[in-house]
Amino acid sequence: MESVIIATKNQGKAKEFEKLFSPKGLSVKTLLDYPELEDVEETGSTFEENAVLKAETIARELGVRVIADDSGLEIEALDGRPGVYSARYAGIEKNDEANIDKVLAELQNVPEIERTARFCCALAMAEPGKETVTVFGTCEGRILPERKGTNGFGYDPIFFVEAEGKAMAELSSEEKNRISHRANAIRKLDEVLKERE
Ligand SMILES: O=P(O)(O)OP(=O)(O)OP(=O)(O)OC[C@H]1O[C@@H](n2cnc3c(O)ncnc32)[C@H](O)[C@@H]1O
Ligand SMILES: [Mg+2]
Repeated sequence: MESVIIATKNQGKAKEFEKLFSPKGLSVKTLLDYPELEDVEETGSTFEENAVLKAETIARELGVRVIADDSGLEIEALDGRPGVYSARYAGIEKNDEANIDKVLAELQNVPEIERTARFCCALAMAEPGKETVTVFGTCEGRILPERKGTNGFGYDPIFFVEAEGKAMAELSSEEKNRISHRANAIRKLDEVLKERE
């Protein structure tokens, strides 16, 4: 099977990419398969910038085509925070539980109607000698007052998906992969790549 490299160390993302790419006949490799590579610092101020940084750095190092995902949660009542800082919102890098606790505390006195939020996903596809492609996908919802459901990863337990009437963490992986910001970004990537052919 042909494989595609995703420049991520996030297991939750990796699992989703595996399921999203297998119908296309593509198997997925991640940075967990390349432990010798150093972490790429996410110094960009937008999801797109960070996705491009990750994809281009790893593509240069490996000399092959690489896709990177930079994603996160934008909460309207918090002026778009945690945004690009989603993975390190509570200070400690990649502590999902602490990140959720911080968001819930900050929104404690914010009524349901003002808790609107969106998941964002920027994908960058980089290949040595070719122009990098970037796409962006979103998923609209609102922040629940407490955790619900055990599926998915990251902020999924506190994200209510308006279109499904359920928390993201209550959706099966098949359901999430139909409506998620990541699925929407991949659909756009397919379109762009078709146009480029
Ligand atoms: O950079 P890589 O290695 O890909 O892994 P990461 O976990 O650091 O990923 P990001 O820098 O893109 O940060 C994304 C943050 O947003 C959260 N996030 C992204 N997609 C999500 C999803 O589908 N559901 C819930 N949380 C998500 C995730 O838990 C992180 O806290
Ligand atoms: Mg990261």
